[in-house]
Amino acid sequence: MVDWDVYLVTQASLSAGRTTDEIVADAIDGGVGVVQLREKDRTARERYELGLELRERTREAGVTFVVNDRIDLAQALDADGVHLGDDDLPVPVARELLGDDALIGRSVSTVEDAQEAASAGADYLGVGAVFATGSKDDIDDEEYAIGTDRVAAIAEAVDVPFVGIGGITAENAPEVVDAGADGVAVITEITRADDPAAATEALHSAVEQGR
Ligand SMILES: Cc1ncc(COP(=O)(O)OP(=O)(O)O)c(N)n1
Ligand SMILES: Cc1ncsc1CCOP(=O)(O)O
Ligand SMILES: [Mg+2]
Repeated sequence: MVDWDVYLVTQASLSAGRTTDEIVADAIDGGVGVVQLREKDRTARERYELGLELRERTREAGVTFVVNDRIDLAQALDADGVHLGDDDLPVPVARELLGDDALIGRSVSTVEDAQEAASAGADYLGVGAVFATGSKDDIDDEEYAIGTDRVAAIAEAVDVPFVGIGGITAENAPEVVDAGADGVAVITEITRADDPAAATEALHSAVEQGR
């Protein structure tokens, strides 16, 4: 069983000088359910080295560990799964390579994409960007924010679990969950927080509030 409530996507370059290992340790203290190794600006070798630490930490804590984009890295790190976007290998290929037990996530922003990803065998979806975000280079504009009405439409259309992502804070998280998301995925609400453990706890409370 995966705890979708609070899903941390790592990015050291957005972590106010702290290492991703420190942020993840704090998020685990705060009760994070899923950790995704992202670190877009790192080499495969650097992600692998960091991933070894995160795999150990998450395994000890019973937290789900997912690798962004790279199926090979997910395999090398014995991760619980992989998160795939439009530029990554298709879900059925990932399933073939990782097997039935792997957790395969897919990014979507429309009802049609969500239905297609679910039909292709995705175990969960990352739906967004829900709100404007400066954390992803290719979607830093207000016009790409899908809003909570789209979240609600996707909740109506598919049965697979999904997390909202993009510009989510403890303040707006209840709205995202109320619209039908199973949890919230964040980078900066945790990585930029003065106290990442407290920020994780606050997101937990916000998710509960939205239910
Ligand atoms: C949980 C979750 N949802 C969406 C994304 C975005 O994935 P993608 O569109 O492939 O973009 P990158 O993160 O790879 O830049 C995600 N990473 N996690
Ligand atoms: C990786 C990603 N995918 C869609 S929005 C986003 C960035 C989320 O970052 P933040 O939580 O800081 O808005
Ligand atoms: Mg990707």
